[in-house]
Amino acid sequence: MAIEQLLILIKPDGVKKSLTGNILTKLSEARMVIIGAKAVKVSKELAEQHYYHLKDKPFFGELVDYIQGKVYGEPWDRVLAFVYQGEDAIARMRKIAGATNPEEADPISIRGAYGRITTKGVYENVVHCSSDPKEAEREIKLWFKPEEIVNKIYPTKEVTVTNKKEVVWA
Ligand SMILES: Nc1ncnc2c1ncn2[C@@H]1O[C@H](COP(=O)(O)OP(=O)(O)OP(=O)(O)O)[C@@H](O)[C@H]1O
Repeated sequence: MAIEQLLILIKPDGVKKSLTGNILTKLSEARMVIIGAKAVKVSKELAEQHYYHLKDKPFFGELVDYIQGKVYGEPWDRVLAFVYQGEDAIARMRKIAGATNPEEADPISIRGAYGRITTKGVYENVVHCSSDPKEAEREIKLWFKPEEIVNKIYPTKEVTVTNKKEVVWA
């Protein structure tokens, strides 16, 4: 079986409900290795790019607000982003995550156990899980810089950037 990488997000509802530990414990059953991890305040642009395939859906606006954690506000308006790697990683992690609709998800899965449908009809399903290797590569490159991932998983190139301001520790 192929070694795959995928993006996992603990969405703002998972962060607010203090489910990070439970989710990571459940995901660890698949025996994958974490090769990237960080907390992210999601910009509107990043949210729209991540969910570009749903831009024509009636719930798109609510979905973008949801992944940005707008309904929760400070300090819950963030996601925890992880890159996992392992054999057959995508199918195995998606099984543990459960079906997109939390009402239809296996009750033992993360979404079945912790997800809900809001009164506005948004599936608050606690985690995001890449759906296939192509989509995983697109998402990993969208959320992470090469130096934020400890393994070399995709080709990189060196570029010289001039006149670029950078924030460093004072
Ligand atoms: N019919 C729907 N009604 C409301 N929200 C939905 C609906 N379908 C999807 N969503 C929301 O949009 C997100 C992305 O949907 P997508 O179809 O890409 O499913 P997914 O790949 O299982 O989910 P994710 O991308 O978050 O892992 C879902 O996780 C959910 O939060």
